[in-house]
Amino acid sequence: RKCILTGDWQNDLGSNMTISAVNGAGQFSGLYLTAVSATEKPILVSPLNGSQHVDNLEQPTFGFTVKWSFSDSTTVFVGQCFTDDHGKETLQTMWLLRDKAKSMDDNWNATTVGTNVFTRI
Ligand SMILES: O=C(O)CCCC[C@@H]1SC[C@H]2[C@@H]1NC(=O)N2C(=O)OCc1ccccc1
Repeated sequence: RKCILTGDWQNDLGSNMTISAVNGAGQFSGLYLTAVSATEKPILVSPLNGSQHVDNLEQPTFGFTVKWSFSDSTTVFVGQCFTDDHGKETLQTMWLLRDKAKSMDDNWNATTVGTNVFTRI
């Protein structure tokens, strides 16, 4: 089953993501509204940019980067779009959240890894 990422998605945390049109090269942009944050600052919508495989739209892999607009950190997501027999799509992803370390001495402790499942809203 074919999967193009354009549209609205929600993950198991309740974070929402809107992906714009995917161009011929597979590139896309969008917006990410996280449900959680490590910072005390108010959460704001943040821009994302990424690309998916479009040469073969059968369960394509993709990646995208979120540059958080309310903190100094960045998250990269990588994953694959799976479609079940009923046509229901899920994005199975893993992410790396990079916080801004105060110094090189804190570099070891600045990256968090996790998994994430998105479904269409
Ligand atoms: O704090 C900052 O500096 C900026 C904001 C960082 C938000 C992070 S990025 C990975 C994680 C958090 N939001 C989100 O949707 N995540 C995610 O997808 O986690 C998936 C998940 C689902 C259930 C349980 C735990 C994690």
